[in-house]
Amino acid sequence: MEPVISTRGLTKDYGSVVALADLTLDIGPGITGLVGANGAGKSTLIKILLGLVMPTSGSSQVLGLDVATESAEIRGRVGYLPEHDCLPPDVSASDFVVHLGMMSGLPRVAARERAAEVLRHVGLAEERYRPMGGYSTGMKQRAKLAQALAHDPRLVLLDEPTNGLDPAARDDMLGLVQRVGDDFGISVLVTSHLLGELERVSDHVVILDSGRLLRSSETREFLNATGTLLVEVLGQDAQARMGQALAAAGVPVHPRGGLLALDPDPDSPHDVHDLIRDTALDLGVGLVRIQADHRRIEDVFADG
Ligand SMILES: Nc1ncnc2c1ncn2[C@@H]1O[C@H](COP(=O)(O)OP(=O)(O)OP(=O)(O)O)[C@@H](O)[C@H]1O
Repeated sequence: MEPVISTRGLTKDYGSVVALADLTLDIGPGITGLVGANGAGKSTLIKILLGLVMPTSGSSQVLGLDVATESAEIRGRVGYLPEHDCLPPDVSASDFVVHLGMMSGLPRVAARERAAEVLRHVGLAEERYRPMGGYSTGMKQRAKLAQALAHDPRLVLLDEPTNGLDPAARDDMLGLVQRVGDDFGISVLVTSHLLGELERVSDHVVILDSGRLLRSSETREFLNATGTLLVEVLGQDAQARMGQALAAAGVPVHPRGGLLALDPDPDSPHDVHDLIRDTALDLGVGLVRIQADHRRIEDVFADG
């Protein structure tokens, strides 16, 4: 599949600081998470791809266009959510998104329709006529996402869209990012310094470390099954009674949050799924789910 982003030997020095070091990378369609600690070079890469910052050396292409010579065309086809606050406080989200749509070449009526659609998509339909200065951080991030979508781009570059959000708002934003990719069919490059939060939404993960490529792989390649089963049960004392019964049947089991984590002997001739079901039935306990435990990306890195 043709890459939506490719870089070859991309290097950026700011004086003695090396922000990107000989970065060669291909990113395909879909949702890609770009992860790295603060200062790893994520924002620098995005700004180079948009033609806003010149690289010291190396080359890059976006949607098959050359960043060095076709950056205006690229900006016409790519949406950008900048990391820092960029919203004029006295302007409503509606006026802002309509204005950006028109600047990208949409006629006024089409820009209005598009603005209403994207603001509804990000959950700002009700508040869209209010000045953005009075918005919460979550609403501001959603307005920034809406403006990135104003001109119907093929690719969006989202620089830390969850920055400054509480856990619930973070979840909402990640859900929106996923819908941009899955429902709108727009390719997404989304950055975060939190590895764990991107595994949920991204098909592919790229990890930068001090401007260098540490790893680029399919998200599922990071997530290895452990053999542990997680069981959720319903009812009073159900977890404790279920745990005792399974332990008595010889299955190593311990509570993990609201779940029971089982480590069945892989060589056992008995099917542990049958045992779980039969035990729940005997105890009159409601069985909500049995699922394989997947290691999280962060665990893989914690292991070194
Ligand atoms: N305009 C600039 N002048 C000098 N140094 C810069 C400039 N912009 C970035 N840097 C430096 O380049 C390195 C990479 O910065 P960059 O902003 O790309 O990283 P990042 O991964 O996006 O981190 P963050 O999430 O903190 O923004 C950092 O050491 C940063 O201090």
